[in-house]
Amino acid sequence: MSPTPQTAAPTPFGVRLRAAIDEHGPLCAGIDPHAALLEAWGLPDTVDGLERFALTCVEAFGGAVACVKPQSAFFERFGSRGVAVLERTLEALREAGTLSLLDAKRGDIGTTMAGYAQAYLSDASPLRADALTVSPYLGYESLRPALDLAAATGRGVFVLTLTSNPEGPSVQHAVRAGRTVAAAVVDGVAADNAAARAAGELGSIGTVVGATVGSAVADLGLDLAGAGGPVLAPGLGAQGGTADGLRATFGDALALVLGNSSREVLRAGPQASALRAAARAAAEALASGVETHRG
Ligand SMILES: O=c1ccn([C@@H]2O[C@H](COP(=O)(O)O)[C@@H](O)[C@H]2O)c(=O)[nH]1
Repeated sequence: MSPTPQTAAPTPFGVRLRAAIDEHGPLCAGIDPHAALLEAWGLPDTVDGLERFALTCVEAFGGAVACVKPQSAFFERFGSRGVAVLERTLEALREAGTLSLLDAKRGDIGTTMAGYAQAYLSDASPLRADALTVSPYLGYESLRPALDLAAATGRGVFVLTLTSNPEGPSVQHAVRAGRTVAAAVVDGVAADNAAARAAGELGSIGTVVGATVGSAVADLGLDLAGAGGPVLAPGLGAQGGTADGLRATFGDALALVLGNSSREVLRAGPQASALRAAARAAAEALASGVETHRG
């Protein structure tokens, strides 16, 4: 009897992201097809306009940045045809060999979370991405189905920790049993990345900490470096965060930061070449900040 063929374990998301950042710099470019941006690009606010916008972004960012983050909300607003465009966008990113991070901020009771995990993190799903944003506010352990499936399929999960919006602190800075909610999230992420850390690899479970949070990381004593995963930092540009400000906000975790810029880069459209140049400039600004920090 011939032996059962062994399938090779997938390369973990954290390892793939580390290689992409080393090659392209620490930028995650957003695909956020706001109605106002479609108009500024001379596109109709329709499914056709959405598709032209999203595929122009893939043409511009594919092979040029470490990671691309489509914002699910702007596809969902067109109903099932918008979701079909999201599927094609994710497929086009796969074909371009560029990592996708789907920003859908899913979170629910564990059994429903298993459904979300199947939708975005299984090899068979048309909506699969390399990584997914999730919300831990039903309790970190409610995310377990997504954390487990991501580990099994070589995908990643980014857990909201300190969000970039001004309303976030009312929940995330709250204290229970002597720990802030945000610190408890970081504890969960650190535990899930422990094996990757021990192997000297970037973990596949990331945190989301806004580029706008000022001194909150230090004030709350968050050990983001110790959590061992990438730190997605949205809020650059349009929300007021700057590449220079990241050093003060993230301190010794700066080397783990993956900056996200959506509107600021997208305003350079509609020419793919101009979009790509804007994304490259943003990536280089972020990379030089990390280099300066290392000395
Ligand atoms: O705390 C968070 C988490 C996610 N986001 C998302 O990132 C982009 C930011 O877009 P900009 O145009 O660069 O402001 C957007 O998709 C948000 O939903 C965030 O901003 N803050």
